[in-house]
Amino acid sequence: MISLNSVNVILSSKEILKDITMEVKEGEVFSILGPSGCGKSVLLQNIIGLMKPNKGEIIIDNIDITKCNKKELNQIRKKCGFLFQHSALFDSMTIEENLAFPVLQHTNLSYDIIKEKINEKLKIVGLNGINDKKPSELSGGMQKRAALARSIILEPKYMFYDEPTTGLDPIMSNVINDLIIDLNKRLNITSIVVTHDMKSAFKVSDRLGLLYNGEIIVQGDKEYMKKIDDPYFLQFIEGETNGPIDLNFIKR
Ligand SMILES: Nc1ncnc2c1ncn2[C@@H]1O[C@H](COP(=O)(O)OP(=O)(O)OP(=O)(O)O)[C@@H](O)[C@H]1O
Repeated sequence: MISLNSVNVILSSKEILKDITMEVKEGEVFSILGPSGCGKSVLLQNIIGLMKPNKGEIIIDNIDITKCNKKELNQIRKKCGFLFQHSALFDSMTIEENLAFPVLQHTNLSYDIIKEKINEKLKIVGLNGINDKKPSELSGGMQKRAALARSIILEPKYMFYDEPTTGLDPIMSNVINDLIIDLNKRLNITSIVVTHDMKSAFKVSDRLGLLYNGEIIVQGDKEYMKKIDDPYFLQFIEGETNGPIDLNFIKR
């Protein structure tokens, strides 16, 4: 389980995250939605321990990571997989070498076992047989799937996705969405997805939270969120407004 209790983050004297409280249950996919600049990346960086909040608790696997030292944080990170917007594969390495890299770094497994793992993960993302290709020989969508295979190579208990569908065409976005759902079901991975892609968020998530100006202004399960059938809500999500947003939809 991942839970945040009253998390506050101040950067350059500005309060970027305000009193964030949320909970992601075991095996659940939780999406954090919100327009550009609302604090999604800062929130994710705090959850994965790249930043420390000024106040509050961030509990992963029953451990408050805000109180962890580097070594303890590394132990928790071993249980986590990350797919970032620009999770670049190493260009000079083949796909197999890319996938082997984290396993060689973190385990003493024999190469036969590592190879088995690589082939298994490539199969999951529908890329079996591309072991010897270089990233430059793959399409953008295939690179994303290869990066996803690499991020699950150590069989994480938790997955963090930062804008997983950004820059992909609708068909490839759907492939990634289906993979997020499949991984969640097949491997029971507890996942957090940070995105401004509402369609994708509604497809992959069990629950969603809307971040606006550093605050989670509404959160709930998919059915509850779907009922917020309000033009302001859509404006908010799609970022189609420049002026202040009427947040009355939350109170209705
Ligand atoms: N290191 C930093 N120092 C000061 N301010 C920062 C820092 N990082 C982010 N911010 C500010 O925090 C706010 C939230 O930024 P953040 O990158 O989290 O937004 P976002 O929701 O991820 O946006 P986008 O979808 O465009 O990536 C912005 O106003 C940004 O300028």
